[in-house]
Amino acid sequence: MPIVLVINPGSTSTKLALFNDRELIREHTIRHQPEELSQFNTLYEQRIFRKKLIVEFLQKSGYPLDRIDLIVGRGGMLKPLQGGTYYVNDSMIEDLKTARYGEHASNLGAILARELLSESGRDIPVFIADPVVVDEMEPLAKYSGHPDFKRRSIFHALNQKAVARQVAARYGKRYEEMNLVVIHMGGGISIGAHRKGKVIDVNNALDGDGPFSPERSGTLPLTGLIKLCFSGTYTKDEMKKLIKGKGGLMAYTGTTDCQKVQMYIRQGDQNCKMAYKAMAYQIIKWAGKMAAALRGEVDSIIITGGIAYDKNFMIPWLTEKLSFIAPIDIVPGGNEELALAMAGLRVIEGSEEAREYDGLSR
Ligand SMILES: Nc1ncnc2c1ncn2[C@@H]1O[C@H](COP(=O)(O)OP(=O)(O)O)[C@@H](O)[C@H]1O
Ligand SMILES: CCCC(=O)OP(=O)(O)O
Repeated sequence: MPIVLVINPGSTSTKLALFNDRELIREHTIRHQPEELSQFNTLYEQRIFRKKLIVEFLQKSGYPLDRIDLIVGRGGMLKPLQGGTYYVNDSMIEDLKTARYGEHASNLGAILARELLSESGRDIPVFIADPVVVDEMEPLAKYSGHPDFKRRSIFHALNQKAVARQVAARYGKRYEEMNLVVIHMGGGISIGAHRKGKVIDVNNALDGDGPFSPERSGTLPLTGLIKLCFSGTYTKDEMKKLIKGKGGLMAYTGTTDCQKVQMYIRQGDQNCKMAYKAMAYQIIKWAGKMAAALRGEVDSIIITGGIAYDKNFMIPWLTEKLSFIAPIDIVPGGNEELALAMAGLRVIEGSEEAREYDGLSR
């Protein structure tokens, strides 16, 4: 049975898992404090720090690199792609290293997998699957409001699709038979309209589009943003950090950790309570938009991601307010690690063909 290592770098965490075929041997979520990651100038520089944690995890689990038969990493900011499993190749590594299509922690999935492969000195398969750039958006949904700007499909594609399949099975149906609104709440938040197996519309979780999240601003008033850009107060990089990394809950409460936010609320912090509640309010509004994109024909609203563990957030502020649209199914955390392992296993078993990434072709 093949031993599979899954590497899932997120903006606030590194999630690792080991599988013996489809059976989970061990999983581990390492949560990163913003100070820990902000010591690195670029995301690429974080790889040595995160790689050390992976090697420690493997050693503690009794599965050093020479026992691993397959590595599957989370897929990052590549050119817009069809869903599926992709070989980690030189063209992909080049685009991720140079952040040609943008920076996000998921870029490290392929990079870390490739570096571990070369350190192992072995020739084992290395893949990514359903990267954050999976693009199934309808042409109408691509309009922004000005021809110089196009809306982009950047979201938790892997987990949204994995939990959508899981919930469809609960209803005794196939994913391709259902209309779903999927809400993923992690360091970033994405809300997708899934029509019969295709994500026809979704907010860009990385770029000023959607609700604010633990570390991102979401949609901002444009005139205020332009004013700030030209105020001389911030450099371009600082402005970028203000909307991604230091926006959202981080800006309002000083932390990206919702468990800490709940602790502050229990201690009586009204400012934290209002900010956390406002995040829920924005999520509801975006879920409503996606329900409208599905013309109100919604079979289920699925809520997933780390924040879905927080019952004090979920019940009074989200599910009670959303239940008028459709039944609600909750998949706390998500299913990303198993989805990645299965994607790699399908390829080595021969039931799916992996695709080659070519950054140059359009
Ligand atoms: N049990 C929990 N209760 C409340 N919030 C939680 C819980 N577990 C995780 N979270 C929150 O979920 C967020 C991270 O979600 P996650 O999906 O793991 O993020 P990412 O993969 O984007 O790094 C953090 O704000 C974290 O505090
Ligand atoms: C890039 C979209 C996915 C995303 O926001 O992931 P995290 O929540 O892990 O940052």
